[in-house]
Amino acid sequence: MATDSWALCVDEQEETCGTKIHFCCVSEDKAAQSLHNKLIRNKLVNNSFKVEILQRDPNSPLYSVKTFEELHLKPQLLHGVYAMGFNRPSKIQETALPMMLAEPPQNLIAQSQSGTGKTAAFVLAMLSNVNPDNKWPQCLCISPTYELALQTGKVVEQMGQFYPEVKLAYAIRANKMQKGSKIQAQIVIGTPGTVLDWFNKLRLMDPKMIRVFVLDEADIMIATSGHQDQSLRIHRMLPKDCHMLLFSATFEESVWSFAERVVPDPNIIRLKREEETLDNIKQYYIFCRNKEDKFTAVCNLYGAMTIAQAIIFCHTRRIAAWLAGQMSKEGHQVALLSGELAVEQRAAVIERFREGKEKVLIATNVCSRGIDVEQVSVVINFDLPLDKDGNPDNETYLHRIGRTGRFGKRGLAINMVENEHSVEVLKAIEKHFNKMISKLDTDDLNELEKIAN
Ligand SMILES: Nc1ncnc2c1ncn2[C@@H]1O[C@H](COP(=O)(O)OP(=O)(O)OP(=O)(O)O)[C@@H](O)[C@H]1O
Repeated sequence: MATDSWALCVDEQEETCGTKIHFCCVSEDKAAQSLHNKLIRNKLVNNSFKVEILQRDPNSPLYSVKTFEELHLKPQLLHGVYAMGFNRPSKIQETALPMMLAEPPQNLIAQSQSGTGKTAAFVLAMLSNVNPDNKWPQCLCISPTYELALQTGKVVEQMGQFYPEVKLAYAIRANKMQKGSKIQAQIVIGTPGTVLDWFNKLRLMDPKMIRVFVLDEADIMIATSGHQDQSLRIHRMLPKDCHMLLFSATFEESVWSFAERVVPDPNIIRLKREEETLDNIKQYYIFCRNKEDKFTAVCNLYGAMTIAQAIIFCHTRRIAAWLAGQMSKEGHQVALLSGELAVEQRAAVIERFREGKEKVLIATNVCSRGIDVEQVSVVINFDLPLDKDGNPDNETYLHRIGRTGRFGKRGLAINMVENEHSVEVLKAIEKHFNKMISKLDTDDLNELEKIAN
């Protein structure tokens, strides 16, 4: 039985399978999603971005750097940055780092999608701002879950590998501490509840000595019950002149009002991803009678053209597992991204697929968010994406097959429709994007092959 909420969603999907409408799960676990993103990513996301900067004082000059040298980092830290393989600052780091390292430091609210270099940026700011001679916590970073806290800690350890005088402590439940002992580490990373305990109940550290406060993953933090209040309580205990930094992958109204309460007089940086479009995508549909028929159509496609790598989206775990079995029997190397897998296992499946160890990735929708589809030019919608009410889910459709339109990268999307409802869904998607979805014609196969490889 699935234990995490993400996997439970897929189970729910399973149960609704066979009813007239297949429901698509929306209540995915944000923290698990974020962890998943971190685990599968080992480099910056490869998109183009537009940067929006709102300065607290619009008259002060805006510095942005193109190299890490320009930041005048401590040599040990510069060494650490290069040892991590970073050659130059990422887009968000170009402006965020000079603000965070300025004298006096400037408060910052930064929003950009996962994988754009936020964690690396604030870790560098924390490491730059501690005094290793002082044996008490000076920088505090709070994260929504202990797994996320550990991931941030790993970055501190890597970046600070040549700065061993700086120590790190994890304020997480598993780290049992005796009342009255004193934390000597200069950097503390933890979850809000345990941080509060360390301040109040156990008195392991003094909030008034904190000089840099980082609130990471603010959107997940406020979506987690109790964390918003706890974060605000921590915030109230800190010195008024504490340097406040808040990061978030998304920025809906609730995050914004929370951010304004936590970060006074902020500079704001937002990185907007270049819009995905369907401009370079050839979209087709194939009409089938049932899932067996769809499977035959997939086999026919593979028989008629060479497909380097494809992702096939199914609506339920049951169909995905069935299709994976059928395709394996046909001799395909198939990876299955299924809801019952733990986050780490999902990350491993995606990583193997990325490395080309499997040629076909079959995924249900709930498992697919972390997949960087840009590397794969063929996407097959074995089932069309539906929202929880069974209506066409245009956003997911775009997410599955969209491209950011750079380098003229082309893509191929093949949609399987099997009944009146799915034909209606297809028509609605076609209308929404105002882009034709043509019936697949075998005459097109030569052209398709060029796109697919
Ligand atoms: N300047 C850089 N040059 C090259 N790689 C970088 C740079 N900054 C960060 N990275 C790498 O890019 C990946 C994403 O960075 P980071 O984790 O800091 O992003 P993020 O925005 O915090 O995303 P997430 O919230 O998912 O962790 C990591 O593997 C990190 O090591």
